[in-house]
Amino acid sequence: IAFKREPLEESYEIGDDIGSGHFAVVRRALHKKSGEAFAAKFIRKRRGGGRKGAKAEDIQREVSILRLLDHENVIRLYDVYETGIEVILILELVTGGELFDYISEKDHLGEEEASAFIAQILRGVKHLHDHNIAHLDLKPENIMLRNRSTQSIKLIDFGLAQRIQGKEDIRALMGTAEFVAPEVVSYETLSLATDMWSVGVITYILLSGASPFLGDNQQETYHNITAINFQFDEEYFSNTSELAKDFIEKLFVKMPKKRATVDDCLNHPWIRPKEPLELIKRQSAVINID
Ligand SMILES: Nc1cc2c(nn1)-c1ccccc1CC2
Repeated sequence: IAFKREPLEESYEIGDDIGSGHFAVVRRALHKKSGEAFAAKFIRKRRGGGRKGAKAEDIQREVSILRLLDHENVIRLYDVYETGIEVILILELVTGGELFDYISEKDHLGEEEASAFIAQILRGVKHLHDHNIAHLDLKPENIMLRNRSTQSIKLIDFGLAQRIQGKEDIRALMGTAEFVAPEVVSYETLSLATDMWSVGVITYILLSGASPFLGDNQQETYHNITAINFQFDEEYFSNTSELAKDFIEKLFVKMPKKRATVDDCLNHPWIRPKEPLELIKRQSAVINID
């Protein structure tokens, strides 16, 4: 896929830094003609045999995956530019900041709010999984709030995302230690289920502010993951519902094939849209009549 070679500055005014990722820096970008604001993600190209910078095939993969996706909970890609040293993705601008910062400010969320966020994340993940795409780096830093007022989120940073066709075996030690599934730690086949483990970790953190498998060092964290060594600390989970704990337990399953899928999660009673109370009252009212 050929990227635009014309100078980016002709069409966009580049503004201040709004984030960063693998070999990438993201800046606000104002489209001169339309006056619309975007996010410009500058990805450093690997040059020669060096180690710095992203491999051309990895950049190509991120672009082709983003071009495939079209969902309100997934960051949109509008255009791609290229220079000698970098590739620039023109992305949808989200201004609510990272979910990570939102949690840090509040320490942890109430179940209603946590469930609403997780439902949004699951809808975005379902869009990826329905296209056989695994994100493979789901964590609060890669979940942006559309804006501060609503719980609308956007999944970002598809730098590690992979198409899971089923034939080729995808194994790679990647992602951020405290969020990766056992199969990542033991270098076994990765799948869509790998993302579902991470959804469990994110849910646990939203509800408690604590990270379920984090140890004092990466070794200890990896051991906790492969041993599924976690507990619902009374200190954080004393007034968390059994439903919420059940939701998390169905994701912290070692065997990827036995782990809850994104559809299982969307149908889980902790997530499924609650029957509006007036509907239940009306039903009970009907029952009382006869
Ligand atoms: N690694 C990252 C990091 C970020 C983004 N993308 N990739 C991003 C995308 C759209 C709007 C804003 C951002 C900032 C953070």
